[in-house]
Amino acid sequence: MKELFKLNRFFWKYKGTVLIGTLFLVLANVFLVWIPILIRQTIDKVEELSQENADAAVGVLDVLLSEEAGALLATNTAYLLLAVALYGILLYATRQTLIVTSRKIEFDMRNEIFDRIQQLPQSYYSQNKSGDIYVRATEDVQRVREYFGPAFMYTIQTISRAAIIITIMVLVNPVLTLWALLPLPVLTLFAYWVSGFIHKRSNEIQEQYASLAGRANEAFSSIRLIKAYAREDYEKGRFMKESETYRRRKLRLDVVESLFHPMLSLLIGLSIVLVIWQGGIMVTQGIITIGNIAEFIIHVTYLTWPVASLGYTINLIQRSAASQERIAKMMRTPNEIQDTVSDSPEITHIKGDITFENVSFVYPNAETPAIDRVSFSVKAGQTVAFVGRTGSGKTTLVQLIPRLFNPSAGSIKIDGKDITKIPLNFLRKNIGFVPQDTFLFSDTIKDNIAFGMESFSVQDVEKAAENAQVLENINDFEKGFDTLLGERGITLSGGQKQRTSIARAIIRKPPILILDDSLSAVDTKTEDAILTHLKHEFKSKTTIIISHRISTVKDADCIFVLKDGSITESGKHEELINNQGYYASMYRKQLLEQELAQL
Ligand SMILES: Nc1ncnc2c1ncn2[C@@H]1O[C@H](COP(=O)(O)OP(=O)(O)OP(=O)(O)O)[C@@H](O)[C@H]1O
Repeated sequence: MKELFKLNRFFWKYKGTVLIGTLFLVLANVFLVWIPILIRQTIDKVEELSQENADAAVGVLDVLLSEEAGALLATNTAYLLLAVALYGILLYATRQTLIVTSRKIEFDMRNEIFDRIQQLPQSYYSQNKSGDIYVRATEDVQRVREYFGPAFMYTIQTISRAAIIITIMVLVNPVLTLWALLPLPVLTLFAYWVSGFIHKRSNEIQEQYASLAGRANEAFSSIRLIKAYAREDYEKGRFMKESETYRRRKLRLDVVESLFHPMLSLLIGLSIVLVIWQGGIMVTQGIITIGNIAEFIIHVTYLTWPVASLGYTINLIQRSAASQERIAKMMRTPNEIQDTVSDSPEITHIKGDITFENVSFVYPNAETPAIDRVSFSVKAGQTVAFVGRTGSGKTTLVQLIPRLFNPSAGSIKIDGKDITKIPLNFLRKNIGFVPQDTFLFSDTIKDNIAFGMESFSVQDVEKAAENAQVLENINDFEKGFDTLLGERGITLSGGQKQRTSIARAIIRKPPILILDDSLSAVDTKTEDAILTHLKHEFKSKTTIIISHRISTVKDADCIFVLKDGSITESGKHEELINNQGYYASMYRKQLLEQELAQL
């Protein structure tokens, strides 16, 4: 609850609208309560007139048609219409203020959360499922909104309506009020139980729905495989099983949901019976009028929803609090990757010298280090390469340069300055990183290539595509650079994807370029063209290449072999071949493969 109440600052932000909305709601209830009062007055007046005329042996119809009664009916009908209309208008105004405000708060919160989630360290993403993070920014925010919207509105509704109605009832007769209200606490408890049950079951149903949708999604995206293996019936069986669980859970919820309204009617019916029974006795004793009974019956029905919503609202607030607690927990994640205050003059330029000094790195929850006391240095303008078995630590090592993680020990320097002292944004802007798993957005090719650019020209995009050897492919598409990629567009081949993401990195002309196995799906001729271009255009810049192919790394100024996070060999291509180590055996194997392929 503490975390939820901290959010009350949002109420403060919109205090004017919240105050007006609250006023509208209270006024709406004043006009609503006017209705039974008018009805009581009418009934009592008609009753009084019929008593007066009873001696004159005039029938009820004659009384109703009499001038005085006619005038009263006309006035009260006009008042009734006015009360109903004002109630409706004010209720509309309430929703337009309170609910609209809650949507605005949701908008503010969602943007704030999205921004904070983006700032979370990479380690948080590797330790938490992306689905969970997604739920925090969507469903949890939605639930927290309910605290500002429905929960707040229903609380004001319950308090204002109950206060006005119960005061009027007590003024008429406190004993009858007690009788009328007797079943209502049961109603609150019942509503609390039902809404809690519905919430719990709805969560299960939602989870099951996600599982069902996931199964369908997987089946349709692997439809080629299913058809090729003739596994349609098997998939159908798996889908039916999920579908059946969903149906069963939904039906169980329906049983309780359909109990709610009959139970509501039963308890209200009970209140009405009590009012008629006890009120009837009081009428015969001359304590109250028949009009009072009619008025009480309407008051009791007016109390139904606020009283039931009390239970519902308590549940809503508990849910909002649980969601906010989850969001706050995520937000509290310490972010060790931040700018530190530097006392040296601000850096305006990065040349590209990189030095690793005894750098080690252990992943959170891992026992052995992924990088173990690594030291090396690269001069600006050099190209270095890292090779090694899968899992030897190559990706981890290069991820330390743009500070996706901080080293657990040792230090990394760029141009002689510890990278923790370089403003994070500036550091990352000066590094072109092509990750192993290329990711392209569902956007145009042009926007994908220019992703890291604040401003760019068409020529910049074309030049980058040309240098990444993907221009020809793009020009072959009907819409060229405006071709849409992803779900709504076309799918590029693995090699085209890799080259597009290389174009994305080189368009920024960064002083440091990192290619993490980014040429694996490119044929050796194209690879050669890309590397030749890099050699010319990136002459004064630093390039780090990770690869499993000798052809990619053979011309590097220095090749490092990584094994279990440590550098075991280093040197130029020829030196390493003479070394007779891992690199030499890798070379021989690939040479053999090449020869076999040529045969
Ligand atoms: N997020 C993570 N959490 C824990 N351990 C990890 C994580 N990412 C990688 N590792 C582990 O760290 C080690 C080094 O992984 P890394 O991805 O750097 O290897 P790699 O040499 O790049 O492999 P590949 O050539 O297959 O890309 C591996 O043992 C891997 O299982």
